[in-house]
Amino acid sequence: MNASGFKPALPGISSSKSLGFFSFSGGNQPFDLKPRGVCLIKAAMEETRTLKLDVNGKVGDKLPNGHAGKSTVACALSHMLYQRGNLSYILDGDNIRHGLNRDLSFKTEDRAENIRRVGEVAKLFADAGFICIACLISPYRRDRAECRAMLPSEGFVEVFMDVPLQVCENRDPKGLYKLARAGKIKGFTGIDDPYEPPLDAEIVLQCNTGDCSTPCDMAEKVISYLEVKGYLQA
Ligand SMILES: Nc1ncnc2c1ncn2[C@@H]1O[C@H](COP(=O)(O)OS(=O)(=O)O)[C@@H](OP(=O)(O)O)[C@H]1O
Ligand SMILES: Nc1ncnc2c1ncn2[C@@H]1O[C@H](COP(=O)(O)OP(=O)(O)O)[C@@H](O)[C@H]1O
Repeated sequence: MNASGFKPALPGISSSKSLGFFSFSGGNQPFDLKPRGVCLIKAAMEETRTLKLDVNGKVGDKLPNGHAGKSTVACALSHMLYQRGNLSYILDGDNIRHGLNRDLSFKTEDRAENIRRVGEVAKLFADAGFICIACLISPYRRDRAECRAMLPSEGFVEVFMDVPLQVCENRDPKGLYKLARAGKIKGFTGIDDPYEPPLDAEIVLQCNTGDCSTPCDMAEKVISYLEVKGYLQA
């Protein structure tokens, strides 16, 4: 039980990322990586959930096509967890900012509130027995520390996606870096807003220019960590 008296049944997982993106080296992925839209992610999440919850349904050995994009690693991780019999749910900042957090901007205080709310929702999911995968930039150490403190000891696993700005900028699927560079978006993380890399992340997923693990390899690394630490049911 933590300070707020809340006792989740399963640990929550938070994923922070350096600048929000990571590199995909292409090739032998078990699913198509296509540009993500909110609806695609939502559909993918619903499809995954259906697979998880439909005891009579057949579970394929591939992730559903047509999702990918934003939390590519999160989707791969969620699928791998499912294959191991663990329920998970992805809380994706990009999506949540269209609903629950649509009133929030990217000002420092609103980013803090964004993360706080996601942490609270993650607690609820965790209490329902889900492993919650939160995909946020969450650029400030203080906000991440507060989110960690919300969850019981060892209930928060921070995954740092250590990706050079250049790699992020080269991807730029939504053209936001370009707009930020042109001064058309102010306060853009990595351009004119800070990112504070974690000092104590449980997991670091590194991606260098021209040398980046595949999303599945990254997700495997998270799975290995969770297995070793005893988070996953047999
Ligand atoms: N000013 C600014 N700074 C950073 N990011 C911006 C900004 N404006 C819009 N976006 C898009 O919003 C996505 C990040 O949302 P998050 O909720 O994860 O951000 S935060 O945790 O509150 O910092 C992020 O999407 P992803 O890259 O898919 O994560 C950005 O594309
Ligand atoms: N491992 C990866 N390496 C390179 N590109 C990737 C990788 N994963 C996703 N992408 C592509 O990069 C862009 C951003 O990926 P995404 O998963 O949406 O990142 P984020 O959730 O951090 O915004 C998308 O166009 C996606 O197709």
